[in-house]
Amino acid sequence: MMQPRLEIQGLVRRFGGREVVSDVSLSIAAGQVSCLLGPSGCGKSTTLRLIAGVDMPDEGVIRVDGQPIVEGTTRVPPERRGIGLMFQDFALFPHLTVEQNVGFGLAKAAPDRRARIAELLERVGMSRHAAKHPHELSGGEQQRVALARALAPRPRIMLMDEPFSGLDDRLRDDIRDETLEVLKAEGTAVLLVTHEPTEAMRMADEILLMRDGRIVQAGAPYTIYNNPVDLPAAAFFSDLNVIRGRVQGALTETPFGPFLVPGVPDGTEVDIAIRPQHLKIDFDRAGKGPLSTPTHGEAARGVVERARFMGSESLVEFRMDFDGRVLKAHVPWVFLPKPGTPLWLMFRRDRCFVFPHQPRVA
Ligand SMILES: Nc1ncnc2c1ncn2[C@@H]1O[C@H](COP(=O)(O)OP(=O)(O)OP(=O)(O)O)[C@@H](O)[C@H]1O
Repeated sequence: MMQPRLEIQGLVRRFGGREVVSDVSLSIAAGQVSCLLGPSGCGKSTTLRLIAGVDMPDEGVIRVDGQPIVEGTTRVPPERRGIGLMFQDFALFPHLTVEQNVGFGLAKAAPDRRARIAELLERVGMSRHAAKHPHELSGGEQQRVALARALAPRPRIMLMDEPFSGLDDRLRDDIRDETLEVLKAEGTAVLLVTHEPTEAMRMADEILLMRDGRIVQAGAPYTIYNNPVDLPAAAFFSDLNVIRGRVQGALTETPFGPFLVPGVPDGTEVDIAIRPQHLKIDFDRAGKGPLSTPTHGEAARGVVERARFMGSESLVEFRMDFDGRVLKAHVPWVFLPKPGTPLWLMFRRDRCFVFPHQPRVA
């Protein structure tokens, strides 16, 4: 296996006795983008600051290309870590031109200085703005310059903290994709912090899901989305429909028929969770629903409470006959049944997640 560019083991940071970063370990290869994803306050920015060297961990090891930058008494100062930073308040130097901003981190006498600046301006599509000042640029253009500036000294690692949150939605998608292209072309190892699942899914080769200072799950976006480690991990990515049941003889009886839950002791309460797009809707036939099938189990009846068109999909909310609770279904494109319409819901057994019930983590 190739040596990781960035490797972290057992990182701990405490503030006033409270552990804000708990035993965080990760590794990122050159050219790989990893996203630290988690709710506000879970310790993402603190982790980034420890790697950047603007804060010191209480425990743990940080290595870059196998060389310790934090280990035992070793503390390599921030400017010698080979790490580029791009934060939300990236502020370009207002009195410098675009070109001068990009060249800021490069030695004046470096022989390839001009070529490097030109190369990066080209790469981020800003060559024709080289002589302008930041106030003459749009937010997106400023962002491109900030990226070029951060990449100019060829950092081995790039740390990005919510770098796109100042941009409006449409622009953000474009800038994200462009940024990704540039970072891949440069072969930098990237650790990006975000609290937005869509941003992580769009950018990351690997998502590191963080909660209460810990990485609770790491994996490719597909894996994290489709094999969440627990209910909060599943709920972080979309609305969830949750049905509670109690296991008896490896089965849980529900209004949608029995669910197989092998290996779970009798009497255990389980949460069966299903994402809204995996609910299947069928019509009411004189008070009867569709026949049960092995893949979808039994149908349960609900009454449409409201339906809304969301653009690429419709969101339909049902009040279920069995317990009066609301379940949410996403249907591709347009499906807008009138409130009060009785319909039947089923869901695919292989698309739902079953977890032992736990009182919600605060
Ligand atoms: N210097 C500090 N002194 C005391 N507590 C701190 C300090 N820095 C951060 N914290 C606390 O550590 C916790 C984690 O903060 P951190 O900024 O890392 O979270 P985050 O996941 O990046 O959140 P956000 O997305 O809101 O920036 C918070 O509860 C914060 O109040």
